[in-house]
Amino acid sequence: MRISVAADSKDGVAERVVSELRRRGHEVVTHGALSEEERDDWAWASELAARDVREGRADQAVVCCWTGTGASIAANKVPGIRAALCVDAYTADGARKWNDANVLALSLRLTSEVVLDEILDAWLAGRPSADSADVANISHLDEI
Ligand SMILES: O=C(CO)[C@H](O)[C@H](O)COP(=O)(O)O
Repeated sequence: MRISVAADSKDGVAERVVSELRRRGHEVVTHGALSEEERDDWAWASELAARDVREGRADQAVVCCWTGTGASIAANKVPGIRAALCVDAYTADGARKWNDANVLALSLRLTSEVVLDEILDAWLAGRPSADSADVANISHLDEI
């Protein structure tokens, strides 16, 4: 997959997201502090990664900031984006299964390297549920 990664600081966890995704064979594009773009604040960096997904330059994105909240809020402002702030593998699995999330938001403060690897395992293996209630919920997001 092609995955866009954004962060507002060149934190070790953010750098590990990039290296882990590449190690797993994904093509990675970077934004914000990870690419030394002029504007690396969370709202700008996260928007660029979300737009990569929206406009077909990436299949998915990972957006990071200290709490993860700002990065997820910014990504969710882009139409068609379903960004989920995930703190563990269970949440990441549910985000893919029940929410068909296309953007993973991470807290650089909370996410240890071990938990990050578990989150990425769950996120990358996850598939959207075909259950009619789940499909209806996702469809309704576009109607809201
Ligand atoms: O978590 C965040 C936003 O939700 C930011 O990472 C946090 O506000 C720190 O930003 P800055 O380093 O620019 O002060």
